[in-house]
Amino acid sequence: MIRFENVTKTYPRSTRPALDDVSLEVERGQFVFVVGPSGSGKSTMLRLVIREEPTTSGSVLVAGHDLGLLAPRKVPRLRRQIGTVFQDFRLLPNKTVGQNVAFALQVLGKPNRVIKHVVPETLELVGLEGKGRRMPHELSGGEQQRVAIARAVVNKPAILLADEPTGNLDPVTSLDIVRLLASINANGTTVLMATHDNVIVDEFRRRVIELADGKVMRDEAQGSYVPRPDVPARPVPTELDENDLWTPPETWADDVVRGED
Ligand SMILES: Nc1ncnc2c1ncn2[C@@H]1O[C@H](COP(=O)(O)OP(=O)(O)OP(=O)(O)O)[C@@H](O)[C@H]1O
Repeated sequence: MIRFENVTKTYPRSTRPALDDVSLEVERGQFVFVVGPSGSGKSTMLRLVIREEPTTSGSVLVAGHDLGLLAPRKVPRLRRQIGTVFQDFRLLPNKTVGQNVAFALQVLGKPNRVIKHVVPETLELVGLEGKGRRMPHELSGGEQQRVAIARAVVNKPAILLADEPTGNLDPVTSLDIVRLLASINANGTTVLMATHDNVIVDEFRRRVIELADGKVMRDEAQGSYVPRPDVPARPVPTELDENDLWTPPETWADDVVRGED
């Protein structure tokens, strides 16, 4: 689903690369924690997947398509298949919860009759049924993050990128939010989550990719936040067992290439 081939990213006016010769593959349906110290390249990795930034060298492939070769007019179609969630929620403060989620569909030109059904369904999925008319400031931090997640998944993306989604939340709310992400993942969406939250990573025991100075230091299935010699982690299998794969919500590889023009 996502493949990095010898990817180096050096930002303009920067002397050292933010990502340095990174090669890895994330299979469809996986849930991956990306960990590492501040400045190790976690957000950069997510930005490259959505082609917010170009690579300096190497290739990022999403569903088999090299993002470096994707025509600019096809980038919006790529992004439609990728939901994003951030630490600071990024809700529209002057719109209700329902309007925030609906907006994500309106910009895609979805008809109102579809929006009317899908928005309440999605709010229910994230545990916010009945709260569609509230304003964001009338919600707790955890509820605001649920709105952001609803907005990110309302179009049933194949991939969900979460950059420190629990960074502003207390430990209990953080666990709830990651449980929600895990349930979205169980329905077929591939999830990449950058995090500093050791409790969460140790609780969920999913694949862990650890970065340091832009390099992959560790890549383990069912890993922990820091290497734990007392708990042997399985190395990431090169070929996944069929049981590890979920059915994707939709196939979209051809869509990305063809576009709707
Ligand atoms: N737009 C930019 N221009 C120049 N340098 C940047 C830019 N964005 C990030 N960097 C640099 O790239 C490196 C990696 O940054 P990145 O934000 O990917 O790290 P991170 O692991 O996500 O950090 P944090 O945990 O603090 O969010 C850092 O040295 C950072 O200063």
